[in-house]
Amino acid sequence: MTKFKMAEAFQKVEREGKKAFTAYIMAGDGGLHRLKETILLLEKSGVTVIEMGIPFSDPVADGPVIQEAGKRALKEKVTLTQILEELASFKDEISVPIVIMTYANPVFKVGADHFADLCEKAGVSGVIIPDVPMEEEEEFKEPLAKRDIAMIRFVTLTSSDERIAETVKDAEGFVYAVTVNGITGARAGFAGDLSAHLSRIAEQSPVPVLAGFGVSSKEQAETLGAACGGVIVGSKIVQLLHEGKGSEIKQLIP
Ligand SMILES: O=P(O)(O)OC[C@@H](O)[C@@H](O)c1c[nH]c2ccccc12
Repeated sequence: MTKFKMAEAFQKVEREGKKAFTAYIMAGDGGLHRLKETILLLEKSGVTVIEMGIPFSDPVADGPVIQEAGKRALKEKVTLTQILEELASFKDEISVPIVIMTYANPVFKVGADHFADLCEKAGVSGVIIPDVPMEEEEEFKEPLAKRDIAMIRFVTLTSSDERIAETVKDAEGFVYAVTVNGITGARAGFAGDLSAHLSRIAEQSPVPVLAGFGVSSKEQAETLGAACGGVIVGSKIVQLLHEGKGSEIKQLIP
């Protein structure tokens, strides 16, 4: 599918006067056999991009809801390779772009080049590796770039202006703007100057800036999305899917 497919999806929402909505799921939660139906449900619900998490034993940035989902998925004994092979088996039946979110360790285990190969065969558009800072991204990025797969970068609330400028300069796919200090999971509210922070980043970025961490309602998605390219929702979606309430996901999309 490549990063161009993701760019097209962003252009489409823009043409429609809407904002991007990225849904995070934990692959293997509920069993790997459920992956396809979950992706199709999200596609039907109208999400722009799916961020697919790979279960990992030491998920440092994950909040409690995502951690629990990761534990459930690990119990199913699914591996990075199995997940990407499963995705490859039905990639022609889905049209929503997929971004893989994994930590550095599982990638090292299979090798960065082989990982990129598996991603290509699975039709993946982008990759997020939150424990790899920009300074160390090259060995992951190079094999992905050869296959037109984007390596997504983060900016945080504590990033300096210089850091933000450097991060967005040649950013690929989208920029992940972290909206809170800490781990993933629902929050009651955000800093008062968050929207200003997001628009400042969005003004400089050649690719959409998506706000994520703590977004769990349509209202929050609307408010934050108004300041940038859209939002990423994780814990709320993982929770709804786990509770068998996947049909409510469409109500989160502005
Ligand atoms: O769950 P939240 O608060 O809606 O945030 C999205 C987040 O879960 C998802 O993007 C994600 C899951 N694990 C991560 C690790 C690092 C960065 C981001 C993530």
